[in-house]
Amino acid sequence: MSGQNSKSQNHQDHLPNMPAIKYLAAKAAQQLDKELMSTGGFSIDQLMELAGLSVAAAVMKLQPKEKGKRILVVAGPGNNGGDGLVASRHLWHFGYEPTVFYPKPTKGDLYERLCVQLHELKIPFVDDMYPAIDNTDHIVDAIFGFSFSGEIREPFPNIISALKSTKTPVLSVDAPSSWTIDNGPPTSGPGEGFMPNALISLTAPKPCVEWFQGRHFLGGRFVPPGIVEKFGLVLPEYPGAEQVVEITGEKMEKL
Ligand SMILES: NC(=O)C1=CN([C@@H]2O[C@H](COP(=O)(O)OP(=O)(O)OC[C@H]3O[C@@H](n4cnc5c(N)ncnc54)[C@H](O)[C@@H]3O)[C@@H](O)[C@H]2O)[C@@H](O)CC1
Ligand SMILES: [K+]
Repeated sequence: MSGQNSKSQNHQDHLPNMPAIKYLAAKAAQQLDKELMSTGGFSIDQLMELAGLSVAAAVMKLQPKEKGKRILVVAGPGNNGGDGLVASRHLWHFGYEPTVFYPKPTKGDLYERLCVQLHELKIPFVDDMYPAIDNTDHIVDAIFGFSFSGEIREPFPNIISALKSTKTPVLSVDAPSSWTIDNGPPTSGPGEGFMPNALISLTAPKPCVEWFQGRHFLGGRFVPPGIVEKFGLVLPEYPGAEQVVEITGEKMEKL
């Protein structure tokens, strides 16, 4: 049971009767990921496909095509980047014009196949943030997710700075890249002051959302009840067949 121990400082507390959504700390998120792929019976491809689909669905809500179809997807070296690659493919099928910046491509069958799929669709890959960042209508930050830690290593410091200073809206996938998953925004370095316009948490919000100001979606609609119960998750209901649900007023608190 949840929602009774309401010492959360979250100011969105105008829905007092709803159970509080629980944050999923970085370590628990990694454990949950493993659990989905062991006892849960999922493969990483399946999870990434659904995660990427929900990212594309969030873009659709934030950036209706009539307001501009150009989406720059910045993909990092891990699975967060993989979500971005999958989202690029779905965005193309939704009628958007994605461009991918993938500065540190990861070797391995999964990532290589995702890139082949994008090349087949003739989705352009660019070698630099510039000038792509000035020629897009929306940016997807799929650089780092729940396994990010420490100082930002090359080539990402300048990329994070560019995301911070652009006037183009940014949607971050799972966490604003460079933020510490459990402790929020950095107080120095390129990520200091980076506040994306929107965030899509995958599976469950991470503790860093406490510092986030902007539109917040939840995606990754694949968690079976046994794992929800085991990890003590409290999640909002997804309407109908939607792949994302917007979190607008629910309380959130630590597990
Ligand atoms: N169960 C889930 O919630 C799922 C999560 N997925 C995604 O997977 C993400 C986690 O993926 P991973 O565990 O691969 O990790 P991440 O994608 O969060 O990042 C790991 C990569 O970033 C690099 N990195 C970490 N810290 C760095 C630093 N300070 N400077 C430079 N590089 C750094 C690592 O070397 C590694 O290549 C989630 O955030 C989510 O986006 C989905 O793909 C599948 C399902
Ligand atoms: K991210």
